[in-house]
Amino acid sequence: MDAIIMDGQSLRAGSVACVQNIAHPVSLARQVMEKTDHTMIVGEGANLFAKELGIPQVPTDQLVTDIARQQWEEYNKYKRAVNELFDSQLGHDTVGAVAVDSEGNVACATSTGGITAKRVGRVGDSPVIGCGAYADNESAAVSCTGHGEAIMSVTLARTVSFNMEQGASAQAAADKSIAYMKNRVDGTGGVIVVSGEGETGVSFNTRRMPWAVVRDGTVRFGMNPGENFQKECPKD
Ligand SMILES: NC(=O)C[C@H](N)C(=O)O
Repeated sequence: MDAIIMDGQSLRAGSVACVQNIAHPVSLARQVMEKTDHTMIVGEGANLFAKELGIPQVPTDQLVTDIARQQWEEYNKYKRAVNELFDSQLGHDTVGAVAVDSEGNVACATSTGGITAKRVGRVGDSPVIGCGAYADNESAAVSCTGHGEAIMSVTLARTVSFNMEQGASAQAAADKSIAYMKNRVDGTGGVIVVSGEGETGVSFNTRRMPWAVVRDGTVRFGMNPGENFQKECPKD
């Protein structure tokens, strides 16, 4: 599993990659950011760091869902998984979040199990700063999902924030960056964005991407292209 967290005020980030049997890799990534002098710790080193912090190991069967196991048995070739899974109705397992506070501080986090049938040791975009996530108070916080190799080729999260530095709105920057990835490397994926002013953007060229924006007690959400539902957040 791979995860990253980034603080847009200090530009500090923490990430872990190829970490095994940890329930919440993004919490371990946060510890990398807050408790070490490093940005990224991988593999055995990440597990050793977790042990040092007293974070318990979770047995593999508690982390692998039946659906994930079925997909793994069916999509035994990585290329097939990339070509078909992102274009299917099935969910993929990356989770991303972006946030802004009342003072305009932005932050982001991304966590993933990667892509079905990846090689042992393969690291995708998610834990790589500027690829699977980026946060800078001077532009925006961005979290990405999709084909990691394509996302890394175009440093997708940083491309969104760069487009905002050039004056694009959060939505325009998100759309432009996804289109750029499609045109340059035929990549599929999606991004969520929030600026320091609280402007949001959501864009994807996969068949679906579940997303939600919570603001002032209201949640907007969607999953299929063009969807934008709205309802009040539950009070408790
Ligand atoms: N579903 C995903 O977003 C996968 C992730 N971007 C990776 O390539 O590892």
